[in-house]
Amino acid sequence: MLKITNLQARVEEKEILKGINLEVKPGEVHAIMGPNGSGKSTLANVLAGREDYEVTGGSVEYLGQDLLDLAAEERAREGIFLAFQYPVEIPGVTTTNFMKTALNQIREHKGQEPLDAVGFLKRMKEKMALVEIDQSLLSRSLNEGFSGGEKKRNEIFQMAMLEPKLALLDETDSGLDIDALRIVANGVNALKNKDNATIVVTHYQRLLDYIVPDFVHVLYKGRIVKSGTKDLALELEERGYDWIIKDLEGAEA
Ligand SMILES: Nc1ncnc2c1ncn2[C@@H]1O[C@H](COP(=O)(O)OP(=O)(O)OP(=O)(O)O)[C@@H](O)[C@H]1O
Repeated sequence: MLKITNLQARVEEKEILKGINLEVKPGEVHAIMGPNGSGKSTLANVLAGREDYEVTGGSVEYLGQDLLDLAAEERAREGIFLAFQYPVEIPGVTTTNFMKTALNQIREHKGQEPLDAVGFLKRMKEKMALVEIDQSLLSRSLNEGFSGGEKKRNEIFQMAMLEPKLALLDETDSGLDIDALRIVANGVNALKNKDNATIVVTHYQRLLDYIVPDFVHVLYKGRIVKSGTKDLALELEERGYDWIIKDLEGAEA
């Protein structure tokens, strides 16, 4: 589904990604962990095609296409979804209208008819139930005045509505209370199937108790320096990152 080879990227003249290699197959969940500032959000943003980031080397193949050739909106239409670390507020646009437009654009791209009002409402209701989100939030301007947790839950609601092939969740767990964490994770798990994949950026192993990853990768200074299974996340929780950094520096020396 996704093959990242030696990906390098910079922002504002600063090299951040220094050669990322990662392969994601359909049905898999990958967790990306790592110290602050190591490039996790940058990786998610580069994959989603955000303009502030300049790719300076490497390649990304997504479902047989050159992902780096596609504009951000084309990537979204091709099934890539990024749940932001800091969801943006869009005054004057309700979540409902935003969803209607986004969903119908994707359907049009697939050659499908737009959903009629009944079909749209049915889907809204089904997905609202999945992430236990209140109707009143969806008729307010997108994210405007939402609490941190409400914004994150709304991100997962949008994801549920759009049913992406590749979901990138950037610290979706930060700012969530215990119940919201479980609900959000249940939402992600309910959407999982053999044809889609998820990349979860997180600092905390507790999210991975709910969304169980097939692989865990540690990003450090713009490179994946260690990969393992869920057990690696447990080890990181216990030991931190120092031992990995020391091993790495030892090997380099
Ligand atoms: N627009 C920008 N201008 C300048 N530097 C930036 C910009 N965006 C990111 N950076 C820098 O790039 C580095 C990587 O940032 P990134 O947000 O990808 O890290 P992260 O691993 O997600 O960190 P965290 O765990 O703290 O969220 C940081 O040093 C950050 O300051």
